[in-house]
Amino acid sequence: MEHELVITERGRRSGLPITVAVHATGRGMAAGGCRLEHYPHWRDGLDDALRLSAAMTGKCAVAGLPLGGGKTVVTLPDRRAPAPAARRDLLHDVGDVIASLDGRYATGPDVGTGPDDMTVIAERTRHVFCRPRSAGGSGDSSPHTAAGVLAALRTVCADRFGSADLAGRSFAILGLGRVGAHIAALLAAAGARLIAADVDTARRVVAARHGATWVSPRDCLTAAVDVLVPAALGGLLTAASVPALRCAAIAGPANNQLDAAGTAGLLHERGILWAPDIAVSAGGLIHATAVELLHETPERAAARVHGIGDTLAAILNTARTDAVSPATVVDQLVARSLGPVGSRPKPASGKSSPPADAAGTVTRPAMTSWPSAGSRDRP
Ligand SMILES: NC(=O)c1ccc[n+]([C@@H]2O[C@H](COP(=O)([O-])OP(=O)(O)OC[C@H]3O[C@@H](n4cnc5c(N)ncnc54)[C@H](O)[C@@H]3O)[C@@H](O)[C@H]2O)c1
Repeated sequence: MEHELVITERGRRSGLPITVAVHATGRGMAAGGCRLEHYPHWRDGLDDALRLSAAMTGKCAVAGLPLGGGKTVVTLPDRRAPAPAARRDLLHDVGDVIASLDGRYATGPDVGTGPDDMTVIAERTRHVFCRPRSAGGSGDSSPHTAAGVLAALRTVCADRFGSADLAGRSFAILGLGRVGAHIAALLAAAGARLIAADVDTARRVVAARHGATWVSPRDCLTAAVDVLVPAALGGLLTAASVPALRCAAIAGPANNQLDAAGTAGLLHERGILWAPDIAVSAGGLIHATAVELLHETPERAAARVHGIGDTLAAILNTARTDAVSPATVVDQLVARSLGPVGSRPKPASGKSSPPADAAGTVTRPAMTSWPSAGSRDRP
C-alpha cells in the first residue's frame, strides 16, 4: 500500500460515496482539492482519488512546499450538479470526514467545487483552503494557477524556440473552464495566436472574447501549433493520441495528463517537449500556502507563483544534461524527496512540518524555498 490512509464513507446525509485519500504527510499536512464528479462506479472515484492524491504529493515536493498529497473525491450519481440543498448536505458530509482526520489533511477547490463550497465545508472543519476572501480565505485559486501556467509557458518557449516571448506564438487551449479562461486572457494579452475548444459549447463566448478560433476538442488536441495547453481533464495523452499530435510542446494545468507513465517516453521519442503537469499546475496551491499558511504578502505570493518558470527551467536543463525526459527528472526528484515507503518520515499528526530536504537543488531555486509553517496556523 503506497498511501498512508484511505477512507471511503457513505455520507450520512447525502448517501453518496466520499473518498479521502492521504498519500503522504512526511513533508507536512496533506493537501488536495475536493472533486465532485460522476463516475460509473464508486470504485472508479476511489481509483481517481488514489491517483490524484499521489500526484499532489509530487506537486508539493517539486514546488518545495511544506505539504504532502491528498485528495477528496465524491462520486456523483449522474453528470448533473447536485441541487443546492443536496449540495449543502454533501459538503457537510465531506467536512465531517475531513474533520475526523484531525488535521492530517486539508481540502480546497477542484473540478466541480469552488470557494463558496469551501465555506460550507468549513462549517464542519477548519482544515480548508481557498474560501472566498470575504470569508478569510485566499479566494479562487484559478487565476494563480493560470499565472503559474503562463510562467511555465514562457520557460517552455525559451527552451523550445529560443525566446520566452509569447507574441506571435500559437497555442491550442483544450478546456475553457476557470483556469483555461484565465490562460486565454493572459496569452491574448501577451500577443499570442490562439485556438480553443471545450465540450461545453457555452464556453465559445470565452474564446470569442479573447480572439481565439473555436474548434472541436479533437481538432484542438491535434492542431499544428507551437504549444498545446491541456486545461480540461486528465488522461488525454495516450499511446493512441500521441502519434496524432502536431504540436511542438505541451504545458498546461490539467492534472494527470498522461494515461500511463510510459506515455512520457512516447512524447520524448517524438521530440515533443512535455512539461510535467505537477510542475506547471502548482500556482494555486503555492499561492494558497503562501497566503493562508505563511501569511505572506500578495506580492511575495505572486513571486513564488512566478517561480514555477525557474523550477521548470531547472527540470528542463537537467533533462537535457542527463539526456532523459523531463518526466524522468520529476519522477526521480519526487522519489528522492519521499524515500522508499518503509523509510518515509513519520506521518504528520495534524501539524504542518518543515519540508524534507531531499528534493535536492534541481527544483529548489531561491524563490521556492519555504520556511517551516510550524503547527501554529493550519487552515
Ligand atoms: N482550478 C485550479 O486552481 C486548478 C489547479 C491545479 C490544477 N487544475 C486542473 O486544471 C484543469 C482545469 O481546472 P478548472 O478549475 O479550470 O476546471 P473547470 O471544471 O472549471 O474547467 C474544465 C473545463 O474543461 C471542459 N472539458 C471537460 N472535458 C473536456 C474535454 N474532453 N474536452 C474539452 N473540454 C473539456 C469543461 O467543460 C470545463 O469547461 C483540471 O484538470 C484541474 O484538475 C486546476
